[in-house]
Amino acid sequence: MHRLEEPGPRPTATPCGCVKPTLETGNLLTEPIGYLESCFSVKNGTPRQPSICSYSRACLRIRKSIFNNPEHSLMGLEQFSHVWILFVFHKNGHLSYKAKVQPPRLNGAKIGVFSTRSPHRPNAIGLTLAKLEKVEGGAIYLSGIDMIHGTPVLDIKPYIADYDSPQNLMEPLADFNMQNNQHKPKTVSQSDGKTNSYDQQQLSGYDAAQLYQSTKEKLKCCEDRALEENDLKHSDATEIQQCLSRCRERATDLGVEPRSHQSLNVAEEKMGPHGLEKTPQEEGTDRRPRSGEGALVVQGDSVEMQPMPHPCPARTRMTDSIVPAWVKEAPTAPLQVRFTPHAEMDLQQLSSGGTSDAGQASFRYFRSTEEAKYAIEAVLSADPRSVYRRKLCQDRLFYFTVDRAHITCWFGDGFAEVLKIKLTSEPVHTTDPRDP
Ligand SMILES: C[S@@+](CC[C@H](N)C(=O)[O-])C[C@H]1O[C@@H](n2cnc3c(N)ncnc32)[C@H](O)[C@@H]1O
Repeated sequence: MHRLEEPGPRPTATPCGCVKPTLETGNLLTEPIGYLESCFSVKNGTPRQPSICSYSRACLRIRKSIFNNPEHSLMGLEQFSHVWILFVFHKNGHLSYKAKVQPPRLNGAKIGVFSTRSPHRPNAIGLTLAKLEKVEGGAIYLSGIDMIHGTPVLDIKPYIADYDSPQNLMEPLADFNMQNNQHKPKTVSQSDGKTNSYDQQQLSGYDAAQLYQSTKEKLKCCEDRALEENDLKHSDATEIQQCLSRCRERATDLGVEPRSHQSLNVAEEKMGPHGLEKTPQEEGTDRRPRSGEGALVVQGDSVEMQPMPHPCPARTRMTDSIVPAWVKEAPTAPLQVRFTPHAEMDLQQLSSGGTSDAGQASFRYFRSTEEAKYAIEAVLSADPRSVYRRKLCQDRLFYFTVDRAHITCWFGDGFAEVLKIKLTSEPVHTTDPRDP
């Protein structure tokens, strides 16, 4: 591979030795496009990933100093269900970073920083996939976020499953065999189409786009299963068709029917367990359709045997994402969350605005008591404590703030108990102090 010459600091260094920002060397001077208004005011209790709590909401107003007419920059974004948010971990407290870090999921063990989502990295840049609730003028409203209030946002990009999710990519088979037979790490947990892969987990909330995506994957899974159970004979097409129409019915029930123009090639490749292609040895025979052999193609409601093009150019398969087991397997099981009767009462009071500063709407981000309760449960169930706290300060009370609720809780064996919920003394600021 062609190696880029290291652009040493000299060409960009000022006489005092500082590094001048230049685009070509990658010393970019960033300018936040806005500062996030988030339901989380401090790091403590903020979800570690966006998938943890779908009711965690935020708003981002594009600064007028970036675009005179911020709404112009958001034109068309409302057509997307999810967006990538690139931001600065501005509350890291320091700029230092280490090559190895201790992610909470490894329970104190170390791993390379680039194998993690640690905030402490050479460039303190975070990446979150959030659900786009709405676009209003020069502002976007998000949910399923893991950033704190005031987070400087550098960029917004639309999430496009076809580009951003390996499940939607097609890969040439020759390379795939090489990669999987020779370079696959031993301890991996593979997405098998039945469990949610990380890519799916990133998608927060339960909306049509997500259902569509997962249904599409179920269809694919169904196809794979159908292929394993059938010997690609034309006579088995009926069975496959039945299986697919069951999946389709399910998709229709969910209101997420695949686009009509989509045709699903069900016989392009036969997959082994976990979606990996079976080797001829495992298989006894190479079951890939040979040139001239047909392929079962779903067109609308019918399955037809269609001849493969000569020679078959599409020796491709859908790729799966692979993540190490430690990412998927939390060190502890999800915690049970319970509320004391006192905390339940606090929550009701807070939701109805019946607190000391009565009349003021208590929640700014949550739309109901149920949402607030769900969010608290989601945060606690994922055990937001640091490894240090989990191991050495088990008995200490844990505090966190979400929306305008300040929560006091404690952790026991396998559970978290909410003891008290009160209105935060600090109102959640909603304006960008840096904008004129
Ligand atoms: C593990 S990071 C992951 C962020 C992002 N999803 C990513 O992968 O880059 C999420 C944690 O960063 C912390 N955090 C969120 N916003 C922050 C900010 N602006 N500055 C520093 N830390 C922040 C919170 O403690 C949160 O739990």
